[in-house]
Amino acid sequence: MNRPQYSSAEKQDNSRYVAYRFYTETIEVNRMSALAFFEAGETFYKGKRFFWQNPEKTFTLVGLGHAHVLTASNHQGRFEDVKSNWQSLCKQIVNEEHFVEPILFGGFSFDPLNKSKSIWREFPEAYFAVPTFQLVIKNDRAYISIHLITKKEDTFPEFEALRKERDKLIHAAQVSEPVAYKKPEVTGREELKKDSYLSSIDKVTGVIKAKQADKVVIARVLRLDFDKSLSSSSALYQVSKEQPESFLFGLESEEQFFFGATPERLVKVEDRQALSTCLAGSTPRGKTVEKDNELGNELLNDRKNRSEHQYVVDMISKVFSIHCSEQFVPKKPKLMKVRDIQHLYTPVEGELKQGSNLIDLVRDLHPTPALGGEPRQSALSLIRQYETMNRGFYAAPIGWIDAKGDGEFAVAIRSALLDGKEAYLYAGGGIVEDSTPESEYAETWVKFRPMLRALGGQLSDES
Ligand SMILES: C=C(O[C@@H]1C=C(C(=O)O)C=C[C@H]1O)C(=O)O
Ligand SMILES: [Mg+2]
Repeated sequence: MNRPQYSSAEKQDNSRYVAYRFYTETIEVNRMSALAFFEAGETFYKGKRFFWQNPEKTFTLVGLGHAHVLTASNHQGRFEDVKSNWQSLCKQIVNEEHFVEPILFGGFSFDPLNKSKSIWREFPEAYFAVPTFQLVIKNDRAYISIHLITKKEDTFPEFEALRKERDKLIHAAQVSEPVAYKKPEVTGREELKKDSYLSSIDKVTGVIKAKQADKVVIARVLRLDFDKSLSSSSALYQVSKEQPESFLFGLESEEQFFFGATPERLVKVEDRQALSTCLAGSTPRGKTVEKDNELGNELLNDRKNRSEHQYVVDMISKVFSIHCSEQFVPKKPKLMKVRDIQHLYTPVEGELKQGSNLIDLVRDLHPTPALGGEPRQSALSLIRQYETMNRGFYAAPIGWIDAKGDGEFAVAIRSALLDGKEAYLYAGGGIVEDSTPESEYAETWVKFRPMLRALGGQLSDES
């Protein structure tokens, strides 16, 4: 193999990354299972892996190892920090000729100002990584890149070692016996603070009736216990089998693993075209086609669900009007039907203005009223006051951005945090004036289903 190409012109800027240089090399490989590649990193990169697949299945991304980590703990500048640190790092890329861009993957916490006790000990307020080994499967072709970000002058020996390691990983992913995944044994299940959750719905509807807010999203958490520690690859394998129409994501941080199958796009940017999805308002799937259509039509015409939805459309359109020169918003929602649930859905499209980028949109969109509420600040303080947990990365942006500025973020719902022999599952719903604790509680069970099905622990009497 050749040496990585070194560019002669060293780049300088004033960022604190000035001392780093960013070496990359990409090869095309035979199409391989992305999960097998993730699994191949089990021994040496556990705790430093991620997985992503879009619902269209046209883009799959796996990262093994950390070439560089970007984190932030202060709430004010966390989006700006990630944006500017990534931009500075990209300016230091030595091998300019890459046909696959280096990618930064990670997420933000939902609300850094929420001071409730948190089980998310390994997840700072922003947590992103450039992987050492990056697998991209795009348009049916598979590419593996090595990333080395270093201050050292002589990178040749290190790069050679990484090439050997890459070849081992490819070999393992292609020829190892597929691991036989079994659902772990669930030994316990607890709805944490169920009563406080139910009474919080009452309190919040009261606050809304008193006109202190229009909509507030309230969520709750369900804990499952297992007889042994759960493996990240097996959890991903189960969701990928069972939730084919959603974004699949997984993010390891040391021994904690956050994963999920979300239908909700926060925002995607490709060649400066931006796309967001308003998703709010829910009803279950029907057992027959007729029942399913009946439920869908009721949802399309239901006053309470339409109002939950409209707050999201108005807010996302407003943010798009700031960052986009042209925007397109359909007048009425459609239905998005996923395996367990149907939602009201409105896509919003626009063309990015000069000077705006993907992270600006993520910063201004998060949280939309689909997961926060309206008005945003009142909703956030009501969530801090009434919600019975700390959301961590649940309901927050998770996704990727490349060196060109293309990328996509989803809203991390229908998700769970694995922590040793425990899993914490999250679900919530938009509370408006005419919400009731009973129907919101029922809606959360439907939203827990993707994770319950993946992990086990679903009781047969749950509708
Ligand atoms: C809060 C969740 O989902 C959100 C709330 C919805 C609702 O209340 O109708 C619908 C889709 C999501 O925007 C969740 O899945 O936990
Ligand atoms: Mg709802």
